[in-house]
Amino acid sequence: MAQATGRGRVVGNYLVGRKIGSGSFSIVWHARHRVHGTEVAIKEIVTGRLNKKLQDSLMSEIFILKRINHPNIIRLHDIVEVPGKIHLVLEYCKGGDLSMYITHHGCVLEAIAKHFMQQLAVGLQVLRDNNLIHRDLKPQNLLLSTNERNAVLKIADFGFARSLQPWGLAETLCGSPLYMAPEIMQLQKYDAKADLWSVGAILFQLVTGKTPFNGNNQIQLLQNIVKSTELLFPVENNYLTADCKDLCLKLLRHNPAERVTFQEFFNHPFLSQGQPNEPLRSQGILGDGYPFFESSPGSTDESFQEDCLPFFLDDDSSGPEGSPSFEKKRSSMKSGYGFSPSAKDTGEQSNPLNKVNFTSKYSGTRHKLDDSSFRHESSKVSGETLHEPHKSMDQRSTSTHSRVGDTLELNDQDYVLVSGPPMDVSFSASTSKPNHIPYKLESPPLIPFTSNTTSTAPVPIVGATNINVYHVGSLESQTSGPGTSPGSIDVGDALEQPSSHCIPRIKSLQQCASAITELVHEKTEAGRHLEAFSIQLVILAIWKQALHICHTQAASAMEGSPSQETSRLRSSTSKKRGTSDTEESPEDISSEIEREFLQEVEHAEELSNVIEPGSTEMPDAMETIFQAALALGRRGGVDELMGEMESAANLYSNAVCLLIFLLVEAPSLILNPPFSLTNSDRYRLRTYIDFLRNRQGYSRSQRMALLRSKDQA
Ligand SMILES: Nc1ncnc2c1ncn2[C@@H]1O[C@H](COP(=O)(O)OP(=O)(O)OP(=O)(O)O)[C@@H](O)[C@H]1O
Repeated sequence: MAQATGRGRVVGNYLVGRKIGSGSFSIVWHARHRVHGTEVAIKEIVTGRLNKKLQDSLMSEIFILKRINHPNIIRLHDIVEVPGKIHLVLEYCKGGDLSMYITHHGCVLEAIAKHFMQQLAVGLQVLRDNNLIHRDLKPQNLLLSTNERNAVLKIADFGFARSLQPWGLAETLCGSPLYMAPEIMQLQKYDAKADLWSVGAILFQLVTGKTPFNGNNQIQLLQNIVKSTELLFPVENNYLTADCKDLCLKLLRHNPAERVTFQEFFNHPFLSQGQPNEPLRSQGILGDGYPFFESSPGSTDESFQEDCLPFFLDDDSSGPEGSPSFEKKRSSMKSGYGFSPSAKDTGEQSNPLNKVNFTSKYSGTRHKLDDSSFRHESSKVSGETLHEPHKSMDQRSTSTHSRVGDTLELNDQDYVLVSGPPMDVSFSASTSKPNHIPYKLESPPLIPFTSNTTSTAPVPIVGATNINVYHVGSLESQTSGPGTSPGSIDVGDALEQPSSHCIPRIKSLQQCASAITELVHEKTEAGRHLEAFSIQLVILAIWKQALHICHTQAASAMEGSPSQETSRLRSSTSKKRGTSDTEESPEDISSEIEREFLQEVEHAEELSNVIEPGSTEMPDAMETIFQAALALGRRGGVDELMGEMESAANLYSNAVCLLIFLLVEAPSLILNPPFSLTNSDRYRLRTYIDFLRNRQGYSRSQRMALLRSKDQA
């Protein structure tokens, strides 16, 4: 029990002394055992903002660490909890952290770098054996037992450090994560190999005194990484050995698939002691010789293989998208809306100690679509919810309870992105076109979706050639109808898929976000905070998607072969700068989206604070959005009947916007559980959209006619 004493604070059995350092969520104190005088470091973490379940998760992970007793892993002696705080009683490292060492020494001799790298490799091996992935390796997280050159290096701050930083993305976006793997920066899916990039950056800095890539912010840094075709060592470091350079090069490969594997890293000649090609393990550096308190049963050589990683790897690479295995795997993923699971979370699958369930599922709530205004004359599709009776939607209904804070908390965890099929589409909410449904409603058209088509994965943005372009030409003609703004592509042109072009796609996402934001406000005002929150998470997923597009665009723009769109953007930006319709540069757009995203994160946080923690079932946001669209349509119908044509047209337009979101954008967002639509769902959505747009067009034309007759009178 921590308590304040007259002369100094006491935490558990420790007398707290001076402050050693501080992190984003912690203060680290020097302390001594009251009886033995043993020095320790006490890391004080304010947990007030963490909900109970997250705290449990933190504790469970801490307990894993507590069981690891290894010289290259910071020892966790004890945990002292007081209300609102957790104190981690850690082994004290009087050498401080590696960043201090580097600051003090500048670049170090290769022999010293090798010494640190060997220890880091051993520590990483221990983590792997215990199903842990670090994800935040940086010199500040590598502590040294002493100030001497032969100091023992200890890895500190494991996965729980990430779970303590639910808003770390904000920091990431604002700061410059010098040691972060590019796949993480690009919000792509990543695996344990991301740690190896960080190792490469640390090694490079040790031997050269500089980080391999720099930038004032994440985007700049990423651009610098992506545009670099070869790793450049400062000329003054020409003396570096081939082995050292080779290891840096292999660790700092942009493409994780080309990056050295753990096994190769462990076996690299630079790490070998004396006998070049002898693996570390056989030298007794790995595994043997150190008293592991607890070692996972899988810590055999096989477990070193990349394809046997205990972490969540390229989940969907194991089978074609849309294949049963793919669907199964995707639906077993755990995370919050819009956020793919973290390595930590997915590690739960193989990590028996990590029992905390972060699952957030859609609820199984069913609503009846009972408004006749949605029954198309010949349609037989009304009278159902968006879900009914489709299994793909039903899969989202589970009895698992989730708590909002958990869902929200997960938003800064790993990002799983795979390529999918883009298509040109954007929509103009003001567009109205005559209705015609050329296919027979009684028999929904068999849509030739490729397996990709139903993917929940974000789509590649520009220049993707592996696209199975699919046009739903039958739904609406390719011609623009009255009210279509110039340059906008009507929804009917390519109804099913999000645009493959950066700017239209972002605009489309912005429109969706703004329509859904209104819904959040409505729900909030109605006191339906949980619903508002669940929808807010969808908004976060939308912005996250937009961010990903910007980052991908920025990266592709730096790859030496700017896409047509980038060139178009650039030329149009330079030509039009100063004019009212100047297109923003990708960088401007990017910053704007980052701002929006952060604002929405804050809003989500505010909402989560209003919600009482408890085992409340998370409402199904997609169902809520669907029902809201239907309600808008119904209100439009009432207004139309009442002769309120302008209002009717607006309501129809808003309803269309939400339905298009469900049809076009939602399936490509990173949502968990994944959101997918069956062909029948799509057919039904298209029918409603078509119907609503027909009514919208009609209302508009009536309104125009009324205005004209007033003018004439
Ligand atoms: N066991 C320890 N012994 C000695 N110094 C420590 C110990 N743990 C942490 N420190 C010092 O305290 C500093 C802050 O540590 P902490 O883990 O709280 O934050 P961080 O990892 O540096 O930052 P963040 O958590 O924001 O990533 C460290 O950089 C290190 O210098």
